[in-house]
Amino acid sequence: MSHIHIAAAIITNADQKMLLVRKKNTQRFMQAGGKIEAGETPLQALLRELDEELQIQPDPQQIIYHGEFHAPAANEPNHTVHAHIYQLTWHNSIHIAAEIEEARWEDPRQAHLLPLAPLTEHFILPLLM
Ligand SMILES: Nc1nc2c([nH]c(=O)n2[C@@H]2O[C@H](COP(=O)(O)OP(=O)(O)OP(=O)(O)O)[C@@H](O)[C@H]2O)c(=O)[nH]1
Repeated sequence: MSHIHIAAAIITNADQKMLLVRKKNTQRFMQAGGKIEAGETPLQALLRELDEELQIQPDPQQIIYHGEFHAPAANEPNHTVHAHIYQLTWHNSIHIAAEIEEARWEDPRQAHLLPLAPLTEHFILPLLM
């Protein structure tokens, strides 16, 4: 079993909705974020990915760290994702990059109706209930 190390974010807006993204050519919705590159801290990786994927630059001082969670990877068979999970609120607009097929603000109580990455289904949604 191989491991994928990522940093990802629970992003909520003023309506208490959470941002879920679906990447190009994939089915499941998940948290914005991505792989931690060599030499990066998890927080640096998160800030880079949020800038790349959503063109947002949140204040690091306003970002909460929840810890590291492990789950089956959504898109890579026989891989486990090791995810550093952060949380922030974002009240401004987002501009999704080409690698994101769809981004939606979703009520956490309704999110289970979507096809979700295991990490989001089993760890993120319970954090928000
Ligand atoms: N970003 C993100 N990835 C997740 C989550 N849950 C989960 O299983 N993953 C898995 O982790 C993988 C991370 O790959 P990625 O494609 O987001 O990473 P990246 O932006 O650095 O892309 P890259 O492939 O160009 O290096 C996803 O393909 C997916 O299978 C999640 O909530 N957020």
